[in-house]
Amino acid sequence: MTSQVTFIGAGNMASAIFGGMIEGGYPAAAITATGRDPQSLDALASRYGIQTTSDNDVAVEHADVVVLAVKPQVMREVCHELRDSVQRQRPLIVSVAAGLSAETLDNWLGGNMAVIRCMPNTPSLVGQGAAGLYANARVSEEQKRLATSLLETVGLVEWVADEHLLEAVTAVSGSGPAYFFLIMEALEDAGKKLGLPADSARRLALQTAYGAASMARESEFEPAELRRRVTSPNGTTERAINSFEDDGLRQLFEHATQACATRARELADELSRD
Ligand SMILES: NC(=O)C1=CN([C@@H]2O[C@H](COP(=O)(O)OP(=O)(O)OC[C@H]3O[C@@H](n4cnc5c(N)ncnc54)[C@H](O)[C@@H]3O)[C@@H](O)[C@H]2O)C=CC1
Ligand SMILES: O=C(O)[C@@H]1CCC=N1
Repeated sequence: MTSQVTFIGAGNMASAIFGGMIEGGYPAAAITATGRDPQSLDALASRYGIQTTSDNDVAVEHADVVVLAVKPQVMREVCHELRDSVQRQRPLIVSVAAGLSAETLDNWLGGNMAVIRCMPNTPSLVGQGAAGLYANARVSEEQKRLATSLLETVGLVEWVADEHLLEAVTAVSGSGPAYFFLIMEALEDAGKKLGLPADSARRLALQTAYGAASMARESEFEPAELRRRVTSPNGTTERAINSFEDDGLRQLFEHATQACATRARELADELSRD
């Protein structure tokens, strides 16, 4: 039987996930989403055919799975509001919020809940997401399979055994799309500086990013080998790669991902304080 899935919060991340689920064949009639802005809820209802309401309590009434997809800063208030209804209904809770631990969420929801923490990313909207998942001890194997099958409709699912590893998942894939968008912006700008027309520079940069990612995913060779195969001895790519290495590209990624993981920990500390 199709599980009833309710999204509390219908912003960027929630709509990327339910949009991707529906695109992948999940019945829209089994999806409900709540939010603060009635106009954008109406727009989502007519675009996707999902049910929408601004009443969180009503939305969880018949839910098998409740996806918490509000900003971390409003999560405590939302959990307190939902506490009575989730304690009655006992749905599987899936939180996509950065930082907030399963224990904190469980406490805010009144305790003894099956909680999965998920760190997804926005390419879910086009079925190309990458999500890290962690389950607390109350989550059954069947519930894990359910969460896996729901999220696999929008991309890759990786379970982690240690909750702290979600900080690393956030640093690699949760925030990761932004790094690749930044690289696309930078490559496009660099192409313009070299004289290409703006639209041409954008098309070339985007198609190159897409082509490289598709090739890396499909190839039997690892990215380092694919890179070597582009790099002719004493050729043009070698100059560019040497320039990146000399300018410390790898350290830049190390620093940025450490900063990201640190911020995930800080968020957890800030938000779980009473
Ligand atoms: N945007 C991203 O790339 C990613 C976001 N996340 C997580 O997803 C969560 C949501 O982020 P976004 O979608 O980017 O934010 P957003 O601001 O786009 O969406 C938040 C949604 O929550 C709704 N909302 C606010 N207060 C509410 C309440 N009391 N009851 C019901 N709905 C309420 C808003 O109307 C809006 O629909 C965050 O916790 C974030 O950490 C996780 C991974 C990636
Ligand atoms: O920037 C953020 O805090 C959220 C979590 C991961 C991606 N976006």
